[in-house]
Amino acid sequence: MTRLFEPTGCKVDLSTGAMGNATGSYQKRFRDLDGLYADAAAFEAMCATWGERIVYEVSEFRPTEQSGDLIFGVTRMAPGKVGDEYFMTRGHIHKQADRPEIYYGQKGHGLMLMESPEGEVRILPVEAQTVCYVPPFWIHRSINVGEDDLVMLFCYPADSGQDYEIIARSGGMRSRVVAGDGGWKEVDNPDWRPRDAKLISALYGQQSRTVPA
Ligand SMILES: O=P(O)(O)OC[C@H]1O[C@H](O)[C@H](O)[C@@H](O)[C@@H]1O
Ligand SMILES: [Fe+2]
Repeated sequence: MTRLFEPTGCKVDLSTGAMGNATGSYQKRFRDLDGLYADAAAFEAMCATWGERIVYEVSEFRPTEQSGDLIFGVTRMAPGKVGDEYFMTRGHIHKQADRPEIYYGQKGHGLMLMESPEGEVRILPVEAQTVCYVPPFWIHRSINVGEDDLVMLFCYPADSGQDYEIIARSGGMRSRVVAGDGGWKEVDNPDWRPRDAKLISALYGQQSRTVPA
């Protein structure tokens, strides 16, 4: 028999980036992000003052993890840089890689850095009143390129899951976002290694990809 879930409204507090009625939340401290940034020495040096500080936090509403349902929530990211590289989330691909995600910027200036299994890179802005669609199969990571908190809402299929290893296995994402003249710029990550054909086809599962000529 079908049991109805109780409809729920969640108020977003823009000053704290918290979402009311959340069913869960987690916080990432600076020291949790060891290995993410290109400049390991700068990371090490910042640990003394930044180590215990919260650099991003997520409050979410997870009604169920059943297919057809949705998980949504709010991420707040602090501004900052490690060396010249802007603060970012760990980034992931969905464990069920064909699951998409929507982000809606609420406050601040962010970017969504996306990478396809084959290594194509796309960068889209995430700022107030901007919707960012992350299609199925794209690895995604948020970056705060502003001087204030970045607050954004996200929503994705409840059975997506997250795979955080895919980025580490390739030596990081293919591009890094660093401070440039008067703004941000994208630079190549020299440590990046392409994924092999076997892993790529495993990600696409039974589907085959049509790459436009
Ligand atoms: O999960 P991370 O890559 O650390 O990113 C932090 C959060 O970013 C977004 O808001 C995602 O939708 C969340 O599911 C994710 O947990
Ligand atoms: Fe995601």
